[in-house]
Amino acid sequence: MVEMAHIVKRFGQPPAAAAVDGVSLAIRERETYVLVGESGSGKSTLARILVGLERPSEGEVRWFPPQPGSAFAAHGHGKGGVPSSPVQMVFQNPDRSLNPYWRVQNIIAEPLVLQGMARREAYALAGGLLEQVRLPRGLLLRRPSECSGGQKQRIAVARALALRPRLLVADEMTSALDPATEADMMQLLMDLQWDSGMSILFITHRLDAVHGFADRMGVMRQGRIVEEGEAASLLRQPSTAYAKALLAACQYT
Ligand SMILES: Nc1ncnc2c1ncn2[C@@H]1O[C@H](COP(=O)(O)OP(=O)(O)OP(=O)(O)O)[C@@H](O)[C@H]1O
Repeated sequence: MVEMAHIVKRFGQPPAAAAVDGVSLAIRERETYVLVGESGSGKSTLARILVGLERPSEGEVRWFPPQPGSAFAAHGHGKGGVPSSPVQMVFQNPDRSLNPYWRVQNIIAEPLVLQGMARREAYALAGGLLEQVRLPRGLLLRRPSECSGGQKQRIAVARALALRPRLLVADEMTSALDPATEADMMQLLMDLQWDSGMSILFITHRLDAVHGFADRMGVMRQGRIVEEGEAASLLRQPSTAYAKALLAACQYT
């Protein structure tokens, strides 16, 4: 569905080390791809290139079928005239990604309004989106500070779902949650994927949370994918010392 071909990203002039150093990665329809690697290995930079927030120094992102304009541009109006976008991202820290002055209703409706939908119509859809992420409509009039960390991340997911993306990119979105809330969130993502057929790119520095969740995995180190494969076998039998060490670190924390 989307393919990243030979992506390089340098933030300084050469010989500065590349944050992403020649990565090729494809994400298929309906699959959950987990990208794992230590802090600074280039995961977020790669994700930002995929969603169009950052331009690669080299290489390209190809969508099948091709998307007109940038990845973030709406690419059409689907059933019922609801605007859509091929890819949406959920970030680690909802306190930075959700406007603290807005009510949940405005936050969820905003992407629809930005794509030209009437505010009243967008608000009417916000309640249904909250229910999709298993939150009560009663939260619509609250502000983020009146919600728990897990609820805020669900609100961020509801906002991302508003444009019915084909791909949801989740960058460390469960890393600040306690283990039980994290497990609930991952179950929710699996349910949403089942219902909508979207693909998920899930980025994490921890391997322990991804058992039973990932279809395929890539292990990133110093800007490169050093190992990639079907998740179950990679977790059972990692072939690089680096992946083994990541796995071992998780088993003792
Ligand atoms: N805007 C930027 N300007 C300069 N350097 C950057 C910028 N963004 C990222 N980098 C550098 O690129 C490298 C990769 O960073 P990136 O955030 O992609 O890693 P990561 O694997 O996502 O780490 P983390 O898990 O800590 O978020 C790091 O060395 C980082 O300092």
